[in-house]
Parts: sequence; structure tokens; C-alpha cells
Amino acid sequence: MTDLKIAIGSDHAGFAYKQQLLQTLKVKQIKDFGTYDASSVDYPDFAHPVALAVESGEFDLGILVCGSANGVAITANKHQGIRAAICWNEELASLARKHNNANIVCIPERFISFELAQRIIETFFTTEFEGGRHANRVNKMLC
Ligand SMILES: O=C(CO)[C@H](O)[C@H](O)[C@H](O)COP(=O)(O)O
Repeated sequence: MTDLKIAIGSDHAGFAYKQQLLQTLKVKQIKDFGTYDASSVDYPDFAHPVALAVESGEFDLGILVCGSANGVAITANKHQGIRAAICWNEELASLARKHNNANIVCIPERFISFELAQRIIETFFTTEFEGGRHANRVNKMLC
């Protein structure tokens, strides 16, 4: 986990957790793509840059946080190279990596505690894609 380069972003509804994660995550590099305060903003404005940063390969994985995680996930998944997963417990985070090779974890700040968000992210970052039959399915995702 400590060798990962991470892109992180949120809207106003995910700002508090993003700021705490910036202070607590033990990774090689973490770049904050905003938002930079708690004023109301539009989540696509922050989900797209994170998706582009991960899709380019500049960053290994991404974190997106909003109120429900729906908006940031829908937005990020518009990018062909992105597999963004909404995770509200550790098992979902593990499966998103093992089965779907997800590269962005989307956190619903308004529905889970920060402590759970931290565990979800740690699970996501420390679980490898299983490949095999799952690789066949992931390869079929692209239209
Ligand atoms: O995409 C969302 C809802 O599905 C996100 O949760 C946003 O954070 C939410 O829509 C923001 O709502 P607000 O009333 O403007 O704070």
C-alpha cells in the first residue's frame, strides 16, 4: 500500500472524509484533485480529473467521495479505462478488486463512518485482481 500513487477527489458532500484521508493515508503519493472547501459544487467537475489521472496511468488507483457515491461512480465510469466501484463495506471493496479489477473506489460519506471508510480503502488498496475467469469478463466490459 505504501508504494501506491493515489488520485483523490470529492464534491462538498465528500470533502470532510477526503481531507481526513489526505492526513491519514500511508501511501507513496496522493494528489488532491479537489474540491478544496465545503462549498456546494458539482461532483463531475472532480470525478473526471481523477478518472483521467488513473486512466492515463499516472496514478495507480483512485478514491472518489461524495454523499452517496452514485454521482462520482457514474461519472468516473464514463471513462473507458475506469472501473469505479461503490463500496460501503470491506467485502465489497475486496470483491471489486478480486473480481472486477476496479481501479477507483467510491465512498458514500453520508452513509458510512470515517473509520469504516478507512478500512474499505485499505482493503481496496491491498487486494489484488484474481484474473482467470474474471479477466475474460473484465475484457468484455468495453463496448
Ligand atoms: O451523486 C450524489 C447523489 O447521488 C452525491 O451524493 C452528491 O454528493 C449529492 O447529490 C450532493 O447533494 P447536495 O444536496 O447538493 O448536497
